[in-house]
Amino acid sequence: MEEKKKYSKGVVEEMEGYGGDPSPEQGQFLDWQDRLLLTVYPHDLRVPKFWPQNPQSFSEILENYTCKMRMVTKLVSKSMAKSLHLEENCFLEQFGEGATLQARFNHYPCCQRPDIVLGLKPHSDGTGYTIILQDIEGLQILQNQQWLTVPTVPNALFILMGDQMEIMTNGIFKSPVHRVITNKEKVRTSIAVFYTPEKNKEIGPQDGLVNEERPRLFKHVKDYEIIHWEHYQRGMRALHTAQV
Ligand SMILES: O=C(O)CCC(=O)C(=O)O
Ligand SMILES: [Fe+2]
Repeated sequence: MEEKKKYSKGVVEEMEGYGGDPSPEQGQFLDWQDRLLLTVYPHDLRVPKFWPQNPQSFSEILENYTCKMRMVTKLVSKSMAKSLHLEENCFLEQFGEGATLQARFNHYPCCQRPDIVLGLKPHSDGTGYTIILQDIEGLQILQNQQWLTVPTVPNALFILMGDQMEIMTNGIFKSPVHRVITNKEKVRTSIAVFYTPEKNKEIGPQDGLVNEERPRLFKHVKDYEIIHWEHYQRGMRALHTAQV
């Protein structure tokens, strides 16, 4: 506990560091989880005081993981563009060279009342997309008013679309509402890496995806994750703020 405290976020509104998400509004439930959030890329946006010194290998392993995640974002962004018959670099260009990667380490302790307590409340991500590594099941996606459990596949990454990818694809790729349920017997750990367009960079529906059959659904937006965060704290979605 003493070790964890060293990396605690300061004020409630602060995102980075160790501690729970804020729950400032009345009627909002606390999530049954502990988390550490760190900006890992670009390097000049890192806040070293939040990086744990113990275990010693932590920084080196995270550095390695960051390099791998950068490779994954290049591959995934190009593959998505190709799947939509677009020029392969078009999404990478929208994200920008300085697109950020933030790693969120989620720890969900056992919970005696999984019937009434959630590990993470329903939300969509404000990212471009999120790359998730999970040890046991617990993550659920809402589809047609039903919660579907994301299966665990050993060593597999799960790519979850965020609101900004829904905007860039003009609504073709959906950013799903998801949540994490709790478990009586098993502790759960996940690492979610948030891939978000460069600060101050405008993004919007890709040219080739707006036409007569598919009218423009979204405006151009900048730093969308800020408005997303304000809504998230109140248990609300922010995507409507980007609609035309
Ligand atoms: O723990 C998970 O699998 C998902 C975490 C998540 O949705 C998030 O950190 O935004
Ligand atoms: Fe999420």
